[in-house]
Amino acid sequence: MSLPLTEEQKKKIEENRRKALARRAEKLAEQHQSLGLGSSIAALPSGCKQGSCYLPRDSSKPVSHGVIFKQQKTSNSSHGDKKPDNTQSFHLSTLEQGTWKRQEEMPTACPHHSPPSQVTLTGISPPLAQSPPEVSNQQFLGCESGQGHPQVSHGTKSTPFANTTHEPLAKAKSSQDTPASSSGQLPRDPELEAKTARPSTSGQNVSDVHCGSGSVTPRIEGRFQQNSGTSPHKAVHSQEGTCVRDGNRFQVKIGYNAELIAVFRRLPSRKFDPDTKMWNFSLTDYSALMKAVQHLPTVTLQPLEGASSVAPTGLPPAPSLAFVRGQCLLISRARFEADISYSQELIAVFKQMDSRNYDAKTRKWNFLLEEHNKLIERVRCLPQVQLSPLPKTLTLAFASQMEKTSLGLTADVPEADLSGVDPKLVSNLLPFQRAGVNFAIAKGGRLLLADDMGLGKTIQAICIAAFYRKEWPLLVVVPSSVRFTWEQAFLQWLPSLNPEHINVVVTGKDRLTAGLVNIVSFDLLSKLEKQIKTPFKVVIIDESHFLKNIKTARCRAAMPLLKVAKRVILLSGTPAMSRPAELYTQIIAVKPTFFPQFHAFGLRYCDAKKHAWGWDYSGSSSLGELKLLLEEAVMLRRLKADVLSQLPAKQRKMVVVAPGRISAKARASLNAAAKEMTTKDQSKGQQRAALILYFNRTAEAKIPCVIEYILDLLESGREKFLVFAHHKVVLDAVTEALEKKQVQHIRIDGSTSSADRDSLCQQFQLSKGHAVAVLSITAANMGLTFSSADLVVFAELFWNPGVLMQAEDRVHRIGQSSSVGIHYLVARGTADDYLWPLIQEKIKVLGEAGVSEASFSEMTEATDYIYKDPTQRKIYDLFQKSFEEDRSDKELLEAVEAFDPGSASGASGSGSQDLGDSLDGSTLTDSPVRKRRFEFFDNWDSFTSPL
Ligand SMILES: Nc1ncnc2c1ncn2[C@@H]1O[C@H](COP(=O)(O)OP(=O)(O)OP(=O)(O)O)[C@@H](O)[C@H]1O
Repeated sequence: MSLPLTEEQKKKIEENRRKALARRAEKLAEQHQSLGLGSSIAALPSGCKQGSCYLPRDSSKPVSHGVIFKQQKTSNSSHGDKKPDNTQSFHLSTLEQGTWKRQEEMPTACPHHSPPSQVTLTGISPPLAQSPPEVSNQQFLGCESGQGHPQVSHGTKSTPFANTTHEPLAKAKSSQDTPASSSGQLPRDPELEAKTARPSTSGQNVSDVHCGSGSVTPRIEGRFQQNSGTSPHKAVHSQEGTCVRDGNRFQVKIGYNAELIAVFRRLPSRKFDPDTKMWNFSLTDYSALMKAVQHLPTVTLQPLEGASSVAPTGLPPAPSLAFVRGQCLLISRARFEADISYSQELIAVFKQMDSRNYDAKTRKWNFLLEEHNKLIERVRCLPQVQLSPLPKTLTLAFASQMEKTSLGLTADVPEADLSGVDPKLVSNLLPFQRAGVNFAIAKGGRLLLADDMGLGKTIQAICIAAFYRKEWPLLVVVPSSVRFTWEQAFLQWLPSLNPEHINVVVTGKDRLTAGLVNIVSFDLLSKLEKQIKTPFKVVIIDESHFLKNIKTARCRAAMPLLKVAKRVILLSGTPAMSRPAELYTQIIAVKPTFFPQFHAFGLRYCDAKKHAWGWDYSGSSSLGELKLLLEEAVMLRRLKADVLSQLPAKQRKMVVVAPGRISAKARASLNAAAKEMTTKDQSKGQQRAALILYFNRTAEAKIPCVIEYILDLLESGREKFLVFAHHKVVLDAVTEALEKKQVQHIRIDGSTSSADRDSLCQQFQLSKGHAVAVLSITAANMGLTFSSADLVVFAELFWNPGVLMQAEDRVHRIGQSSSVGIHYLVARGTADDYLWPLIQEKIKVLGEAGVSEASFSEMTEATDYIYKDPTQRKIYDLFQKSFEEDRSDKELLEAVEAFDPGSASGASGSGSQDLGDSLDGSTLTDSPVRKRRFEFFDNWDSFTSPL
């Protein structure tokens, strides 16, 4: 361990260092004067005072000498020695640090007190608080354009932004570091020179600029605005790029910019990599590049990380020289905050803002959006501070707030005129649903409706689409398992729509554009999109998070359609399940102009990190701002808790599962069983056996649809739910599918001991994340509490509605604070056609007797159906008789339990059925079945909407 230095030693070292610095400063001054800048230097310190000097700077540039004097000022304050913040400060080159140290200890090095050598140095970076009364334009600009091109400065008028205070020293630095620029000059580029020496439009004299620490006069602000487009001062929305180090070279990542390319071409070490389409350079050209970029108002380059090591100067380090970097973040519809560490000059600028507000909790300053541009302009004058403005997407989205026209905490949404929409639909909208429709129409029919699950996104989407009915045909893209549920919803809510005009696409051979309303699954869309000759103007995407991955075929098929559609209605209860990156495709589907590059989105909201293998966008950042942006321009989301008072305790829904999923074999055995039931001269026993067989075959046939539905629910983000089924074969198939997908689940059926029932139930109640309880309708409908779930799915129907209601109440019970969703999966062309109305009829009776819930009694309206087909009528009567007879439950249960699908003739079991969209129409029997619609379906809403 080395001994500490004595006071004497320290003094000596200090003296030597000062001498070295003085020599260095003299050398620089000589260099500077030899470049024709001497005259300007003495006059340079324009009327700049603390905190508001209108000097140009490139916020992305490493700090150089302009910074130094600022820092010197701060060093006199109590915060002057503030250490650079590890995360936000920028480390300076040793040259800069050394100079800083010198200034810190030589406060006399201000322009009008300094000896020539000091003046030279000061001219490079004027102490902002010490300004001579007058500075001529030419003098000022002489420094500004001092890249060894004095001729440029001469005929050019200055602007308040025309001075880049640190350039001469940066030049000196580059002259040391860069063999190619050892003359102290950038390679000459007349074009570039012309650009960097742009005349001011205002012709404003530097002395006009009031840079005091007080407020800036409106006159000056006006000039700022006028000048911003014409001075070399950076535009508020300049094109941003980054320097990335690669060994001894560095790359510049940025989009095409003609001015920048012109600069690139002047750098001796330039190379263009055709593979990456990026330019790269030797580190020796780094300073020259950064310096030149300062003059490009349309370009901002983020400096190399640790740039101080890039341009070593040999001067002593100055660890206390801090560069403050940060960004503006939106914190409400009306305000933004400066997320940046401490800088005295910055605070002084903040204090000039009328709307300033200091949040003692977060220790951050915030301002009204209308002052955003003004603040950014002023902060750009602080060479040691880089405050990135709000991204353009945000300033556009909040344009009205920035222009002071709307400052409310919530946007005003006008009431839409829904007189053209079916009154049945409009009158049924709950108040929050009506507000949702208003929001959508206020947004021009482009939105992401992200209401919690079960809040009725379907009815709202249909209403929004119906508002734009003149622009139909309509395309509705949905998960395959709910295509027919959507068809039913259109029929239910839009009585004015001719059922023949609804086209549900079932196979790859169907036409995607055959109807006025075309309903297609995601997977079939990607196969059929080529059929679309005229783009759909109105598109609904249900479960739009299915589009979260841009690389998937479904996303690639849907995105171009959404881009050209006039109205885009995205629906999802869980738009992003794990990370903000998942939102990107949905955002650009609604607003194609937002964040044209994913990378910009990723940097801001996904905490993008660069690794050796590439960028990682799996994180999250600035989520509060993202939420505000989404709510302002893209998304409407209400949680169940927000609208609970408007919701019924239970929301029942009949889900018409896709008949296309029922295999030809299963269909054949179903038909055979149905025929058996209606065969003449059968004994009662035979008829009942046939009925039970029909019921059993139904269970078997529904398996693929049931599994598909459950997997879709999981993919849609449903975390905890119950699945009730009756047949062992269904329970087995569901558990098997969950095991395959490694979804946490429990199962309770007749074989589960009572001790196990309780512990399994507890296990489910306490589980986190995805969990499914697979339950037997008859063995688990009583005595169990599953209140941690709020959804019950009935994979099968059961003839006794009392049992169904008991099963529903496993979830809807004390401890349940949410509205509960109940989904009954109903398959057409199966025993469900008969069981469903039978259940409703029974409930009607119970309701009339006052033994069923009040809400359930509304279902009873649905039982006025008539089977016109005599065979159907006969089967229905048979069901009715069988289930009403004494002890029928027991007998039926016994018969059902004895069912062994493997032994049945023609039974295929579940394993043989494919879960994917069947593209082979020959295996499907759905077309005729699809067209058949029993009358009781027309009344299904009274069951499904007991509101
Ligand atoms: N205003 C309403 N009148 C009658 N029934 C309604 C109304 N709103 C919703 N429902 C019923 O509530 C149930 C749930 O609605 P829907 O399926 O549209 O919800 P969702 O928000 O799409 O849910 P998920 O995200 O789970 O798909 C449906 O049966 C629907 O018919």
